[in-house]
Amino acid sequence: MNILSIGGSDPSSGAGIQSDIRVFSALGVHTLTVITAITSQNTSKFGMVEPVSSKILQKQLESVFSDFKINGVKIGMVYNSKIIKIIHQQLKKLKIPIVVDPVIRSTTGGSLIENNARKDFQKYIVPLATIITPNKKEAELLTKMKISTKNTPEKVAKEIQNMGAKNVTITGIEEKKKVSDFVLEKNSKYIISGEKIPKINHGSGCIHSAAVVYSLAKKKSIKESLYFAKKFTYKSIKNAKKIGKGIAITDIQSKNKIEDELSSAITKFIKLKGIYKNIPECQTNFVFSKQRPKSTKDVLGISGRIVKAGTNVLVAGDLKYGGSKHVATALLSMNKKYPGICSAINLKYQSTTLSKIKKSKLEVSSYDRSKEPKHVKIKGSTIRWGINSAIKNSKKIPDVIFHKGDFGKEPMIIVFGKTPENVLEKILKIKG
Ligand SMILES: Cc1ncc(COP(=O)(O)OP(=O)(O)O)c(N)n1
Ligand SMILES: Cc1nc(C(=O)O)sc1CCOP(=O)(O)O
Repeated sequence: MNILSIGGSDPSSGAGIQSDIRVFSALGVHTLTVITAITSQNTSKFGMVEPVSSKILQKQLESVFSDFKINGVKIGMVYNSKIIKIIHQQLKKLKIPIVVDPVIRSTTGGSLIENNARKDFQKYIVPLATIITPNKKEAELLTKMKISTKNTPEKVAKEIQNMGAKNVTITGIEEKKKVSDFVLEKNSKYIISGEKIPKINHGSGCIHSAAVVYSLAKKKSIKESLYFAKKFTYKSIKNAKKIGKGIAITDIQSKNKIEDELSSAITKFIKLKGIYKNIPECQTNFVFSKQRPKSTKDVLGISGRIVKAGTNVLVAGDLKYGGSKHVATALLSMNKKYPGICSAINLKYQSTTLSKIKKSKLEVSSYDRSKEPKHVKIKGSTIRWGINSAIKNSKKIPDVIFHKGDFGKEPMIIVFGKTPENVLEKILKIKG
């Protein structure tokens, strides 16, 4: 599937074309781009805008339309009347979903459209919209109406619909603890309510409109698409990261976030100085589960474990769901009791490590394999029984659980954490 994003370049990648590429890539869709303007902006301030020439705009549009099947279009920053008219000309006959995000001012105060182009925006861009997605401020600027008890969101949305947009959503209408989006479809109106996150961020409007066009291109209804976009945007605001010196940038959860996080932690783990001393005879697995895992198939692990070769430590396989049995089983028992714990690793049991654990502020618990009931042994559920016993022996969430082995069974330490990175932090306190 290909989605075309028409808009401005934002060097911080928080908004504009770069943000759309992040969203569509995370959703597994190819992004085509037509750049209307180059901006200089970051998380603190907005600098200047240089709109592209009519010629290169036209050429970009021709390049994508002559080559690709396009499943949906998102229009963001369009800056001036020349740009607006060229886009209108090229898109007016299209029969695919078009989402218009009427960006007027950035959160950092920059002007994203020339004042004298606003009329042409209404005349040429708004009527292209399958749905237009202004936030409250943008809806007010577009209609010159202040949303109030007299000028209700419905009245303002109707005004925008009268400009030619087929459907309208006005996002970010704040109530006490909620943020609502008002929706006006052709024959219906409704409100989508969501939790308010007290976080100023860069790029949430762009993410919302991109998620809407993605869902419409997947042939979902307007309502389904808006619910999807609301959830997607909520998560990206919740995960917003303060990367620069100013406001936080929304963070898109990639479909492969679990793989990315585990893989990055494994790479760091095997490079830790002297870590070979912590690899047991049976080798090591490092796992990370999906939310609410039901079986080891929901737990990502290394199919061939992390192995010791002299003083080197190597990853001897690929990351696979179901790639770990023992460590994944331990994690499942822990996660059942403490759902926030989604990652674990097994390390060699040695007295030096144990004394470091005891000196650290980590919560440690243990179980005695020799006390394992016969019926547990027969059923082969030793690890589940052991972890549950250790959990019962501990008043707090254990960071570390160990056992001292049994006849023919190697003693073991398992370190647990919320994420692989969290597990790594704990390993740093006890390794060597
Ligand atoms: C190039 C460019 N396009 C759009 C915007 C506006 O992005 P938005 O997500 O509406 O939010 P903020 O800028 O207000 O964070 C932009 N800034 N730059
Ligand atoms: C063989 C073995 N036993 C362990 C225990 O904790 O008892 S940890 C371990 C190594 C890792 O195994 P996997 O790849 O199945 O997770």
